[in-house]
Amino acid sequence: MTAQENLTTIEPVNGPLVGSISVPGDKSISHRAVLFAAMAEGTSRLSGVLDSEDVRSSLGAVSKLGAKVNLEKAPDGSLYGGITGWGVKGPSAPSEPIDCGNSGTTTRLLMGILAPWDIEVELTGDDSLRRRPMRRVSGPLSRMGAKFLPEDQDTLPLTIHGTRNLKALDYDAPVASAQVKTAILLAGLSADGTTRVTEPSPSRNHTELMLPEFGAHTTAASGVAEVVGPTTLKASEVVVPGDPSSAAFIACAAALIPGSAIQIEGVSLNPARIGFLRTLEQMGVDASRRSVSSSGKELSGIISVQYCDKLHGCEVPADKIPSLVDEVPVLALVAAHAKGITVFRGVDELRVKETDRVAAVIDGLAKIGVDAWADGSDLFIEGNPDLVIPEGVKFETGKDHRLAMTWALAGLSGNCPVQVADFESCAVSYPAFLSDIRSLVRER
Ligand SMILES: O=C(O)C1=C[C@@H](OP(=O)(O)O)[C@@H](O)[C@H](O)C1
Ligand SMILES: C=C(OP(=O)(O)O)C(=O)O
Repeated sequence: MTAQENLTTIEPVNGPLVGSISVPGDKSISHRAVLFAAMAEGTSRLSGVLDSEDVRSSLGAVSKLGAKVNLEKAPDGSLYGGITGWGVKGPSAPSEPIDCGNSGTTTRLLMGILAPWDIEVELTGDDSLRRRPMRRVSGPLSRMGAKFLPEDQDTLPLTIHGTRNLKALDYDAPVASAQVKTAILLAGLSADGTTRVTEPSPSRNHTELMLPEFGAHTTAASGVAEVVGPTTLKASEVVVPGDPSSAAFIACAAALIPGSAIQIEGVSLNPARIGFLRTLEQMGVDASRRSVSSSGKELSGIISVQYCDKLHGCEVPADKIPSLVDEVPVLALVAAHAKGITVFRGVDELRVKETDRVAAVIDGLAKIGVDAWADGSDLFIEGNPDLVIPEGVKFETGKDHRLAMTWALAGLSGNCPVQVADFESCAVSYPAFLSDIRSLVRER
């Protein structure tokens, strides 16, 4: 660590987590609500939209492309209001590059959104985003007729030259990625005929659930999604439920902090997103869920989790990873406290997130004396139910929000303070993470 590094000290909580909480709006659904509203003809009404840096990247991008954004802050911290889309007239060419910040979702979905329009748009992002692979999206979109410059470059900055003559595509995706799938389907809305994406295992399906609400013809079965074009989206209404990926941090905190019993209300219970609950159950945690409502086709409800004093290791098969892909780091921390070995199979995709999250988990756990290792595509963690965190631990995060929250939780649930570098990056997805956890503490 150098002197200029930005370290936050995180103290252990001094009591169990007790009571109910709502987590902020789902990031994936918020991005889609903003982007689909921007593409649509008319004014869409949105509520419960996550106010975080990543969603602000999508809002900034659609404003630059000509959508009219009129969102306000609600008392609960979410955003609500109207977005008037560009509809049939299409996006306008921005005078400067669009900065997608830290957000892979903004970038990849925009590539599909811009592919059918005869304009040039340069997309760029922060240091982390400029290292992430984009050919997985530019490749299939090029087959549909769009051009990306520099040709064959995998990373941002990239300039997209769209075309009004996009061809429909039947695409066999090599990886399960909702961002790749969505980019192709969004481009396919403007192509003549059926565009189909087949995935090796099903990724999150928010796009397939939301597009029909905006008037698109979509069909979806497990691992296959189709749209029929050409079509123009029509304005709609979206109520964004709470984010299960944020809820996972609260749930894991409750599982680790003695005496805890919490409920998380109004959270998305989309089965493609709550794999972490199954994994916690497999580790011995008393975790349950109850559906109470739906917004469009998205289910939401209440998650309940209790402290577990007999955590044990488990095996997560590769085909379940998409349902908990962003939760692996925090589940790895729970596994570090469990008896025996936990294995996450097929986690290669984690290596191309905001950081290489496989390497980051192995390095971070080593700092607290826990053995973790990768073997091929699998991640192993040898847990220790009597884990004692050594004094003076400093966790690196590479400004990755999921790591910032994971290592903060190591301190919150541990025996002594820890330091977390660039903790503020939690604002990418969950700005109120620390205050939400602290609001649940029942002081001894
Ligand atoms: O489509 C989405 O909203 C997302 C899909 C996932 O990425 P991949 O599509 O790369 O798996 C996930 O990791 C990301 O946080 C959000
Ligand atoms: C990987 C993530 O997001 P994105 O790909 O949108 O940057 C995440 O939120 O953990």
